[in-house]
Amino acid sequence: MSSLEEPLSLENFPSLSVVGRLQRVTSDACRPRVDEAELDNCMAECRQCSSSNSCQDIDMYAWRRQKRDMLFSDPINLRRTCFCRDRNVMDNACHSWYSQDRGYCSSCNHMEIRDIAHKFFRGLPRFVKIVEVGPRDGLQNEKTTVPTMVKVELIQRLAVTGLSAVEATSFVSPKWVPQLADAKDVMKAIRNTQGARFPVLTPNLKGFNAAVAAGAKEVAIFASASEAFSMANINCSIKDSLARYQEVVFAAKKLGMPIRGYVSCVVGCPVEGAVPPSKVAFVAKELYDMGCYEISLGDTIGVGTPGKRLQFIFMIHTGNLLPIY
Ligand SMILES: CC(C)(COP(=O)([O-])OP(=O)([O-])OC[C@H]1O[C@@H](n2cnc3c(N)ncnc32)[C@H](O)[C@@H]1OP(=O)([O-])[O-])[C@@H](O)C(=O)NCCC(=O)NCCSC(=O)C[C@@](C)(O)CC(=O)[O-]
Repeated sequence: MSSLEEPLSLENFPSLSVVGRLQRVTSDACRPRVDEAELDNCMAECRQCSSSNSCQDIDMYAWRRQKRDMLFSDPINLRRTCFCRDRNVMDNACHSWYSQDRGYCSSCNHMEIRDIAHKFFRGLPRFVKIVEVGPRDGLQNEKTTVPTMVKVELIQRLAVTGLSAVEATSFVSPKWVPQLADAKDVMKAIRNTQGARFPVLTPNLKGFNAAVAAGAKEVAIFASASEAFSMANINCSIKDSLARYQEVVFAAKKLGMPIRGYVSCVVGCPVEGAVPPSKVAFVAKELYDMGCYEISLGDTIGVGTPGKRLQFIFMIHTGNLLPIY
């Protein structure tokens, strides 16, 4: 971790009315229980309920039998109904419900949630691609510089594990990242390594040209959703970085080279705090429109949760920006 990547506590994230609801139903507290025994326990809990929101036993059991098939084929429904203590759930509108930790989730419209959830899950990719970034992202933060041959061996070993992409190094200023000052030598040494692609980071045209000269076949450009992080990381504003990357993409396209795009700080920034999902969506779209074939959304300081991620993924998704990593 660099000094920019200190953990950060984020309390107040901007909420999107619709996505906020998705977040609530997918939070850890509302995890679905998909096995029958657990569903029974869950319903038993409903039966014993003595709060003002308690449900009536008979109604609940009759309803459960009728709806069982639907529940098991619909995780969102299952999630909601399992923890329900309010018989209003039997209508198509849920006014309130208890989550497992007995906190209320706010009112929502059943059909609306289901519709959003279906749209969202239908859009998810059918496979997960792993881009291993250890040789670059991991080693750039090492206090002592790892010898070139050790880096090369690491990359080669990773390549035989079956990974399809191993980010090998970056062609950035050695003044900024001395740990990767041997980028050219690393690329030369892995030139004939088979089995994976070896993208490299390029912050500007200078880095791009050096990468091409060293034999790189794929490059990655990296912008930030946080203005402060952009300044600290690449010494320019987001706007200027996008202009720089436009040049890199232009040069890469001329050579028919694939370009990946990164967006850093998609959830939080160590300097600015919470980063609005709209900003993430903006930068991601810019990179995508430039010609990046995929966009990696980086939770640089590790403050994301599945619910928080849903916010910007949803925004980007609704803007038809795919694929997302
Ligand atoms: C962007 C710059 C270069 C601007 O750095 P700068 O100092 O503003 O640039 P400059 O144009 O004024 O150049 C300063 C010196 O660097 C040289 N230089 C300029 N460019 C290059 C280059 N490509 N390769 C080699 N040298 C270069 C340039 O020639 C000059 O040398 P001098 O004349 O002083 O001898 C600098 O800020 C930099 O290299 N930053 C890189 C920072 C970095 O690598 N951060 C880590 C990667 S990002 C990351 O980890 C996040 C990510 C991707 O993983 C996603 C996530 O998890 O969030």
